[in-house]
Amino acid sequence: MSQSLNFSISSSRSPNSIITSQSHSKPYVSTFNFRFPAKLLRKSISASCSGPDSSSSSPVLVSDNGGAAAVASEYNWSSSIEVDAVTEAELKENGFRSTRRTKLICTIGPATCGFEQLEALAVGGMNVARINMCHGTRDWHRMVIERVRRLNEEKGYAVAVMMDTEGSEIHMGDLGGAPSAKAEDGEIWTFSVRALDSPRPERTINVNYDGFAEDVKVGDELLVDGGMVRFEVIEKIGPDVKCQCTDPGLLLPRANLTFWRDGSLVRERNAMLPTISSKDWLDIDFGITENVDFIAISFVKSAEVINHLKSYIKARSRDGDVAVIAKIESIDSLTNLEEIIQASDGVMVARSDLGAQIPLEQVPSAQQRIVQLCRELNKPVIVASQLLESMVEYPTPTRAEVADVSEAVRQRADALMLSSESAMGQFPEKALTVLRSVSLRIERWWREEKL
Ligand SMILES: Nc1ncnc2c1ncn2[C@@H]1O[C@H](COP(=O)(O)OP(=O)(O)OP(=O)(O)O)[C@@H](O)[C@H]1O
Ligand SMILES: CC(=O)C(=O)O
Repeated sequence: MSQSLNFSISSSRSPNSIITSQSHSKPYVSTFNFRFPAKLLRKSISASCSGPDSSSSSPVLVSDNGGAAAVASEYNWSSSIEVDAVTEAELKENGFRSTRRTKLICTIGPATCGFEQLEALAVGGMNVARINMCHGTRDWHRMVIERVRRLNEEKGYAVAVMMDTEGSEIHMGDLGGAPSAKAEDGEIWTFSVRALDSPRPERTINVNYDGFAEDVKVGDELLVDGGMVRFEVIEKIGPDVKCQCTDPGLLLPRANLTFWRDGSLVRERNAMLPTISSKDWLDIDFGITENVDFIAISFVKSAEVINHLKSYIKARSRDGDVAVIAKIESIDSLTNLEEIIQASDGVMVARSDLGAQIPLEQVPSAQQRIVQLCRELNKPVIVASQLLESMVEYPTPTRAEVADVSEAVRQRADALMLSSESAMGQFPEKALTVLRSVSLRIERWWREEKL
């Protein structure tokens, strides 16, 4: 197999990173590449080694298709490459053979938004900081973006920023400032579309979708976060829907809601909501103004919306280089998968919401199919959600979680993403260390096995 070290070959453009798709002749070697701005590339390292299983002794800088040589020659970098601080450390430690191919994305939240916390993640190998517009204010997100940029400028990192849109999913409101609420078996909770007084009445949850009370029927099953907590609808009173908890669990702010009738997901008016809501458009304008590197679009249904967004960005962004990531998390996105991947700059296997729309046992095969298709179409793919969920509370992952991370790397996912683990978990740095060490181990295994 050919070399797949994903070094970042700089263009002079700023801000700091974009996806570059590469035309590979073989499947399984597509990359999630970042171009770092020249100002971030402080270190120059001699590139006098060859790929791990290449018989050639000539330098192999970046890709598998010879594109790197062309880039290197364009920039007159035939014998050296420049890398950011973390890559330099990896090179010094392990040499070219162990430089990590799998990129790591961390969702930034209350647990990680401080400058020192962001720096700790950068040191730990974070390649992309993700901000989710579902949560927090634009001022909060701007502050995070500014800190990431400052980190890059002052400390020599090359962390990109990904902005994730809220999308038109049905979700709960926040919990009046509480980080979570416990729903116990048999309890009656009210899900309401009316504006709630403050303080929020006990066991009452706001729902963002105006048609909710009309669309649900008594007897429907209401799933929070794809089944982490379950309720049965027992009564409708105007805008209020009374539900009895049948599977207890923890309710998190703005958790996804789906409702099921006779064992099938209800997809009526709620399925007609636009992919990009009016709030999303304002967030997209914000992302363009802030010059984020990636915009991830939630609940994509078809290629059309991606094409439209790309034209919109091109017309508005300074250098038209905000990459668009399509999140695959709905039945519609699976139906139109190939056209969506073709239209996008990359995709995300958003397993959390996907698992709320298809039976859980189908999520692994859906992931395999999406990753494989991305490999064949040379598009970067991110595997996201619950990779190390237990590390929200505990410092050590379960064996099953390590196996899940390993499988995503083995499938040749280009990037892995932390969600709650880094946004609100107690051990964000440890979770990142696990992703990094497992990625490196599996990558080494490929080379040794020559897969
Ligand atoms: N900016 C933020 N402010 C406060 N809490 C946040 C923020 N970002 C994330 N969180 C917390 O971390 C959790 C995980 O965040 P994340 O954005 O990955 O997942 P999510 O809310 O399920 O949305 P999505 O389905 O789009 O991934 C959230 O449920 C929320 O509790
Ligand atoms: C990441 C995300 O949005 C999901 O898994 O649903």
